[in-house]
Amino acid sequence: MTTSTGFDNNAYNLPALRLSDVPNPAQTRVVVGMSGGVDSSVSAVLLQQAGFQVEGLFMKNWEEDDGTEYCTAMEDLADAQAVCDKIGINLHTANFAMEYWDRVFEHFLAEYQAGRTPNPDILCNKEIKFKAFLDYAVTLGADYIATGHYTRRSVNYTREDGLEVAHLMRGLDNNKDQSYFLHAVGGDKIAKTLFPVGELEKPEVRRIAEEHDLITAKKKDSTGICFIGERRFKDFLQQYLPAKPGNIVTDDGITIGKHDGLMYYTLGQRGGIGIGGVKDRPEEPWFVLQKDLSNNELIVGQGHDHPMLLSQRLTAYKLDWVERIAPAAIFSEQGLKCMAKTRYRQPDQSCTVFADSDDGSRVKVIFDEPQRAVTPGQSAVFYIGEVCLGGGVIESFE
Ligand SMILES: Nc1ncnc2c1ncn2[C@@H]1O[C@H](COP(=O)(O)OP(=O)(O)OP(=O)(O)O)[C@@H](O)[C@H]1O
Repeated sequence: MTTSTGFDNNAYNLPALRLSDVPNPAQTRVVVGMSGGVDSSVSAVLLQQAGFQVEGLFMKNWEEDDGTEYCTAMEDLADAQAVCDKIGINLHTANFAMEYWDRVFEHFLAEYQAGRTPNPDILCNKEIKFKAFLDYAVTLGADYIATGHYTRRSVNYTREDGLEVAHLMRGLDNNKDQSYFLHAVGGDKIAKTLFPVGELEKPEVRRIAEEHDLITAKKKDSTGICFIGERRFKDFLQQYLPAKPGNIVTDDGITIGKHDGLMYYTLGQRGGIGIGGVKDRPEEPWFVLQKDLSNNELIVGQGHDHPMLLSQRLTAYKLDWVERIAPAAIFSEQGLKCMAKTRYRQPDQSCTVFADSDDGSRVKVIFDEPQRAVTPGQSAVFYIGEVCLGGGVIESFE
């Protein structure tokens, strides 16, 4: 990572790339990630309508252990195949289960074990969808890949060192914007990707699917962890990590119950703490305030905005800047004034970012307003206007 960027604020105003801006669609091969969901189905239709040579690729990245209730992959593949048959495109399949395990899942477990709350979908996008998938698509002759993410990208531009990159931009549908999950994907990869539904609102996407009589038109949006899906989280995690029960202790040091393992709890969490009424305490909800790893204690308190849950500064590490170069302003005395989200769906928060390492791979962030439940392991993601600059993993807060 170098810091000698000539990048200035004007560069954040590059226009979004539309499908109609791509030259020679008839000579351009696009491989779409077909998940068996409505967004990728409509992406394929839009690419086809724009005149591209379109092919689909379904990935299977998780091997079912029991092949029973959670096994939706076969159903998703069948839906992806049905959509491809309907619109007349070829569907390839690939299995990246080994890559997913090595590059995403092991890290996910290690983070839980260290008391943090990781976001595997971010790593999955970086390591699988925009690496393993992209590399494979290139072997199929792809000029671009496409996904059904609700994000946009700018036109390409050339960095000082000659690398062709594009900005990652928020999806037009504010409710669905997925740029938070894609912030760790490099701009060189974004430059090779098309996001056909990024310019649309979700109801419009469903309307297009219905108009084309696609089997996925009414399919419900996927939830749960990428590729692993929706499971009873506690049972799932227990298969891989030993649970270590311990005490639940109040913020003033009184033991009031037992927890079944710190990894099952998230800072700021209200439900599921398993504490009923506590003697001499008001009948108010309890919230997780801290995980004390060294004593294996879960520290709880009352009040949604308990002072232990509020912080105005954080440190983030493993920064991934979309441009692959840290913005010069983070090295200046004034820092970089921008917007941030410390979790998906959080409204933008105004902040200033300062480099905390020579290469900008670690930063300190100072928010204008105190933030609730900043959670180590989750990501802080930075924006200027429509452009997502990148982000890093939250290490600590104060
Ligand atoms: N198993 C898969 N095989 C190929 N591509 C996939 C797969 N899962 C996800 N993708 C790609 O990543 C995009 C975003 O995936 P995500 O899991 O967020 O689904 P989504 O937003 O519900 O989209 P969709 O409605 O297409 O499932 C998908 O639209 C698709 O292009």
